[in-house]
This record gives sequence, structure tokens and C-alpha cells, in this order.
Amino acid sequence: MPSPRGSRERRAAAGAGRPEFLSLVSPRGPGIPDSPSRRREVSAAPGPGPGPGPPLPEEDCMKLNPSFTGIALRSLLAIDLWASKRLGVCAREGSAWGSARPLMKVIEVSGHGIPWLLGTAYGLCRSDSSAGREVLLNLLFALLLDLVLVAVVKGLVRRRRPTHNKMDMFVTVSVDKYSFPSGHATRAAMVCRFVLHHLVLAIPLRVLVVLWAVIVGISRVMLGRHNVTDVAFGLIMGYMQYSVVEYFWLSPLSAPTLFALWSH
Ligand SMILES: CC(C)=CCC/C(C)=C/CC/C(C)=C/COP(=O)(O)O
Repeated sequence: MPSPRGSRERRAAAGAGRPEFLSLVSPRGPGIPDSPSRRREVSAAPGPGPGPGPPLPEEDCMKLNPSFTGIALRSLLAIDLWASKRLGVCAREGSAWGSARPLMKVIEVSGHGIPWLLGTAYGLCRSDSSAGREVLLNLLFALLLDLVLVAVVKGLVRRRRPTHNKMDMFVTVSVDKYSFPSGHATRAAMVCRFVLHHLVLAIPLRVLVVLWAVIVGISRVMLGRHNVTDVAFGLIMGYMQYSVVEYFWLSPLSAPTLFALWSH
């Protein structure tokens, strides 16, 4: 005997594309509306299933029980949008903390890719110790890797920047119209880990480096550039990117040609 699901699929195939058949191909049968009261009637009707009514078809069960993950994600996104809007206190000159906007923009430049790339390349050209060149070459590699990975994720996710953002950012590329993840947050977290591992710094300076990364992240939301989740994910992603850099660490032994370029 054919299963109810199989016969329904055959009916659907026969009536596909023909409006007059739509009520017949409906899983609920002809002329039966899809209303909560109808669903209650169906589940209350006597039948062979374990509950008071017949077992619901698979699709109906899915509609009645939207997945926990789906609900959790939607709620998180709603909270994210709400909180990000509330925290975007420097998004405009006229915003609640609009007078702090110039300071936030200085912090923005401190985490921008261009000063970091130019500064590292300059240091690499000027460095006269092989240990210094090794660290700076790997920092340059890390910064380029960060740009590529952030561009790939931004291009895949395509989440628009918050509507309250004023698009007056210092030098951007095309994917920077997207906001997930925050490129400033990935860079800040990665550079922070890099510096803490490779520079011998006094404790107060180490604390300052961590504070800088945190402030860069917070300033992205305050400026209205990002939602909170863009920054949170960015910080985690940047933290993990450093592990990739460590794994592929370039040394005169592993990449002799590259180091020969900068040997005097
Ligand atoms: C060599 C090369 C392609 C350099 C491009 C440097 C550049 C324009 C980086 C973009 C930095 C930026 C504006 C990132 C966006 O940061 P979000 O925190 O707003 O995602």
C-alpha cells in the first residue's frame, strides 16, 4: 500500500504549476485552511498515533516546532541590532557622545590596515638585525593574511553595516561596505597576540597593548561602524589568525629566498 507521503508527492507532481490544483495538492487536503484552529482540530482527532490525534506529517512537525537554533539565532540577532544601535553613541556628530567622535576616529586609524602595513614594511627595510627582520616579515605576512581572510568572510556573509553608520571611513576597499567581521577587531586581536609573544615589554606596556585592542573593538560599535557580533566575532577570528601565523612561521630556514631579499 502506498504511503500517504508518496501519494501526496504524486498528487503534487500532477498538479504542479496549475492554480486550480493548489487546494488538492495541499498536504492538508482540499479547502482546508492552514490556521492554528485547524491544526488543533487535526491533532485532537482520534487516530492511530501515540497522542490524541494522528501523527503529523514530517513537514508539519517542522513548522510547529521551529528549531531551537533558529529561534536562538534570531533572538541573538535582534538583541545584537538593538544593543548596537543603543551603543552607537558616536555614530553622528549630533549623537549622545558626538563630541567624542574625533577621538574615536583617531582610534580607528590606529587599527587601520594602511598604517600597520606601511609601518611594518618601513621597519623591515630599516631593520639591521636578522631577528628583527624575521619578526617584521612575519608581521607583514600576518597583516596581509588578515586582509585576505576578512575580505573572504565579508564577501561570503555580506552583512550590511548598521544603518546608523556614517560612511566616512579612512580608505576602504569594496568589501568594506560589509560589516561582518570587523577588520579592525581581527587586526587588533591578532596584532595584540603577536606583539605580546614577540616583543619583550614591561607589564604596563603589555596591559596597554591589550587595552588598545579592546578599545579598538569597542570604538567600532560606538562609531556605529559595526554591530556587537561583528566585533565579537572579529576579536575571536583575529585571535585564531595568530595561531595560523605561528603555525606557518617564516624563518631563514623555511623561506631562505624571502629572507635573502632583505639581507644586506
Ligand atoms: C595592500 C592593500 C590591499 C591594502 C588595503 C588596505 C586597506 C584599505 C584596508 C582596509 C582597512 C579597513 C577600512 C577595514 C575595515 O575595517 P572594519 O573594522 O570597518 O571592518
